[in-house]
Amino acid sequence: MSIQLNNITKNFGGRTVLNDLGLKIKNGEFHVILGPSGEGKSSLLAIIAGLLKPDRGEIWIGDRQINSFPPRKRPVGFVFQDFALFPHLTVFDNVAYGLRAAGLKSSCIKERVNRHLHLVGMSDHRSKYPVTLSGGEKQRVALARALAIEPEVLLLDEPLSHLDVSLKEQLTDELKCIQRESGVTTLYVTHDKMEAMTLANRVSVLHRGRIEQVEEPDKVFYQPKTPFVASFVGSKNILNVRLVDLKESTATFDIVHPELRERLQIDVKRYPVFTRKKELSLCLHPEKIKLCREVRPANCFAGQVVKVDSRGAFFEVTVDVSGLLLTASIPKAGSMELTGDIQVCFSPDAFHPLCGRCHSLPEYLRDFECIKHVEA
Ligand SMILES: Nc1ncnc2c1ncn2[C@@H]1O[C@H](COP(=O)(O)OP(=O)(O)OP(=O)(O)O)[C@@H](O)[C@H]1O
Repeated sequence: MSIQLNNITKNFGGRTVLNDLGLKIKNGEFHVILGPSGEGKSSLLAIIAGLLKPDRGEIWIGDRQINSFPPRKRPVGFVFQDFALFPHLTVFDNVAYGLRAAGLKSSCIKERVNRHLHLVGMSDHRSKYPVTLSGGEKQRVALARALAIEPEVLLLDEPLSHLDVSLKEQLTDELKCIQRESGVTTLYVTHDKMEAMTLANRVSVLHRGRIEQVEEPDKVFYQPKTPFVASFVGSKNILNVRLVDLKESTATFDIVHPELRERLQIDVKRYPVFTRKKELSLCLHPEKIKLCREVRPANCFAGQVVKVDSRGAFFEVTVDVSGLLLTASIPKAGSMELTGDIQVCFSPDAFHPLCGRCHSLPEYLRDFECIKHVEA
């Protein structure tokens, strides 16, 4: 079933945590909400599950508005951050719990519990108590319990956050397979970018109570739309620029930085939005930067190499350009010596623009206006 959230607003003690939030999740989708700690991710899941009442807004599952449904009548399965298994019940009874509460016949309960324990690879542990299980096993049982009620929607609240790295990787893969097999519409919240990247069909980035970008993981990570999304997903080379000259095909910008006097030239045929904006933020793609010794006429800054990290077939090279750190991704094969003074060069199409106000910027840029804001 699809999920639709309209204008969801939630305040705690005068602080607005969710602010007129809207989101549509497609039937069968694995959707990840990504955001920093304390941004309201768990609150949003609790609102969908009926454990928390929104101050305003509508929750739809398929064609039913479920605001007035009590939690037990909502067609959702919930896996909590700490799994919340009942310690006094065996694995079998934990998974059977919701089915008994729903009044199913014991033959039906047995079949469903066994089927879901098999799905998560826990058939051999059915008689154990939670205290005897590892973190990964508890997570599987919690998942089986949520799926056994055959919910229309599965809600997962950072279910892998307490697990070690290798187990997390293994369970991430398993979770993806289980979701695909069951076909249940899944909403998963996390602050972990790698989980979002690995699991999601689409990712929503939550910031200041609203969704700032909803797209496939590749788009969110490689074409972030706002300065917040860019900095949260770890984009390198976010520049703030001010238009100084506009010709038919090229716009020239100053970089807003206390020490940097260099100018950028950008291909405006490729980015017509630039022609209407005086000030904006943009990303300079690390893989489109070239490092060389000779000075080129445009888009070429003098700097010093300060760090070289090995990243598979590439070096990630950090260059200090008058106090601005730029990161270049340079293929290892045939790379020059990456030390000392160097020229950082890029073509006029090496950028993509960001929109929104630049909250995550240093003090001297606080009042800087970016595309969306200027447009409004
Ligand atoms: N019942 C409550 N009463 C008061 N404040 C609350 C309540 N529940 C949550 N909050 C506050 O709302 C904010 C959002 O909390 P929430 O747990 O939804 O965030 P989150 O994004 O899930 O964080 P995390 O990733 O750390 O779990 C936090 O500042 C939290 O302290």
